[in-house]
Amino acid sequence: MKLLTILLRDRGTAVHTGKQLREMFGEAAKVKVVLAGPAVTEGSVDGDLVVISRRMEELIRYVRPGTRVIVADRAVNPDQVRQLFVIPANSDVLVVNTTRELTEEAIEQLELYEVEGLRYHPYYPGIRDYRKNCPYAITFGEMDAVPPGEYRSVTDLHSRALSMEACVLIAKELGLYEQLRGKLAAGNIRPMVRLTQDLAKLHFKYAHTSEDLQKIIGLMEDGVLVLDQQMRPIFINPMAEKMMGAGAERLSALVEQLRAHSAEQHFFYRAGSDSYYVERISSSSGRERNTIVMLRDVRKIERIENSYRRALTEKGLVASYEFKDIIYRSAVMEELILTAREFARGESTVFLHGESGSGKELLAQAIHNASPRRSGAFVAVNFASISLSLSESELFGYADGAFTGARRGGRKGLFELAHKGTIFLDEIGDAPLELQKKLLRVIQERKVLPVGGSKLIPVDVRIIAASNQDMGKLVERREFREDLYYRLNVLPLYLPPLRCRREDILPLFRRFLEEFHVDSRELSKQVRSEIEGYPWPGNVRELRNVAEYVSNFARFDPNWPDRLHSVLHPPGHSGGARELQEEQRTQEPREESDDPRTVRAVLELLDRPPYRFSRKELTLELAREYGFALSESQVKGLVGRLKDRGLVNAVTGRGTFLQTAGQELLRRWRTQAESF
Ligand SMILES: Nc1ncnc2c1ncn2[C@@H]1O[C@H](COP(=O)(O)OP(=O)(O)OP(=O)(O)O)[C@@H](O)[C@H]1O
Repeated sequence: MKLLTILLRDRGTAVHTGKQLREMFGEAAKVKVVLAGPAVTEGSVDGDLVVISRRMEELIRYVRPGTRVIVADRAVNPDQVRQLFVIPANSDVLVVNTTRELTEEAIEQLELYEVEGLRYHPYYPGIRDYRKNCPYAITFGEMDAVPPGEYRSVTDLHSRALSMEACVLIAKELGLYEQLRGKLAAGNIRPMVRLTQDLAKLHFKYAHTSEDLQKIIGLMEDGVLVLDQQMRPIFINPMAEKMMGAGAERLSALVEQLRAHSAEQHFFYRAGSDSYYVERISSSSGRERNTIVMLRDVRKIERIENSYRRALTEKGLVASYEFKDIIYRSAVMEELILTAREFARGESTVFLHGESGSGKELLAQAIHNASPRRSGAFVAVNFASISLSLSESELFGYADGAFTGARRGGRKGLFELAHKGTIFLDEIGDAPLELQKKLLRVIQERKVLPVGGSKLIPVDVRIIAASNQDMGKLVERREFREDLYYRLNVLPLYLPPLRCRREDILPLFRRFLEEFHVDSRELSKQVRSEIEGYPWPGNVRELRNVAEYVSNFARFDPNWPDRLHSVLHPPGHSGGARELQEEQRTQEPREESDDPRTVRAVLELLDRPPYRFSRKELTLELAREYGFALSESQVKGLVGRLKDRGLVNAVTGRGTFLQTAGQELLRRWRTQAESF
């Protein structure tokens, strides 16, 4: 048996070439691989034939003199060449190998394949200057040698094998050509057959896909056009044909518009009485830069939008108020609305501060409707009324099987329902601490984790928060997380109470009377001073309620102004107009039934830790601290009246706590250093 020796320097190539030669000559010759290096003595390598790779001719010094030697070419493995086809035409490709010779040889061979428009640039360790920022790199089993860079892909074509010509030459030299001719020929064409087979399969698949695609595009209700680089149509689907009509005018007008709007991806195009929304997509595959144009009938978009809005309305997820619905005449409101309109354009979180009934939700809706998210949902969540045990699942939804009785398939939470829209977190100051932690995470990550679920769901929502409490105080008392407050209070807006913008009272009252079908043009002086003088502790909501109440008899009772007076000043209940004037003058409330000292004692008590008192605790503390012996039911009555005046709030099960107006009154009392 003949001995075929292959002499190499590189281990990877040695393994690879040894395998190739054994497959080819294994039965006819013994294949021996020798790795040149310090362990091999010069002039010692022998065999019936010694094979040395091209560009490694200097290894000949290891061969015993007199031995037959051939220098063989290497070639890129034809099976691997197909990997080059996925690199886009006209790309710069870094070709990486371990030495300059190997790299240059590889480039020579790659060029022989004539893969369309690829530009090869050499790289090997130690090269002084090389082409940086190549988007693609190719290597031959030397991934470690690829220099760092931002490549779109790095292709490993593995070690190059001996070329078929080299194999034929070896066979001839060993006198085995006749014996191995068939095998050699097959080896030569096998990769080509494989490549052709793969291409045929691909073509078959593509033909099917393309047929399916054509069918889909044909059935599409949008117009689709493909234009070549010269803006000539090369494809037009039936809907686009219909939209463009019989003549060529519409099409050429569209092309003109595409040229005029060359920098825009979307624009509107009018053709007769029809309007289209045009979307341009540039296709950069292949050498041609075609333009794909999608045409959508504007009426259809409107129809879809309307039905979407209808669906949202049915679910109650729509904001009905706009800025134009906000009634005001005061300069302070004018300024506030201007700022709010500015805020509406952005994406940052807005925080609305203001007493109960001052119009926070109305303003939140107006902001949403003036924002780019106006076609999305507006979801309002009231933290004062959301039940504590359910709040997490209401907000974040729950996963399928999260708990017994959970609906199959789970349920979306309010955050998810607000996706692409706005979520209004009303009375956020009432959110329990545990929930605040979760809210903070959602706000930071913009992802929700449904109860019982393991997958975070991304949500794209704008947040508007609101509170009628003094948030600074809540933070100070550690009832509200500071980090969450800062995350929410990005764009703050302060809605003044109605009593601080008296110019707004009359226009609002007129509007509400109109709403309840009462002619409001001729309001007597008595009525005007009555409503303008009242402190409106319940703000606009209270004003609206009074207007509704009055409307029930105003149409047939000419004496309704008297009734108005008695509704604003019920017997045994104070806080009315005259009292208010008095109060403003003395800066101290006059309650007919409530001793101001008791009122102040209650307010003082509520301004200390724990800041929330049950009725029982209030009764005890009033007696202990101030010596007021009141019964629990008397305290209940007192708290109720203070609540009506907007000084405190009392929530069943959560106790009584101060409102901004109460804090304000206390502050005034304290600055006057008035003893009582
Ligand atoms: N400037 C205004 N113009 C017209 N209507 C108003 C105005 N301000 C408030 N309203 C009306 O007053 C009522 C109360 O307003 P809204 O619910 O927005 O108050 P709020 O501050 O959110 O109250 P709460 O803190 O109790 O939730 C609503 O019917 C609202 O439409």
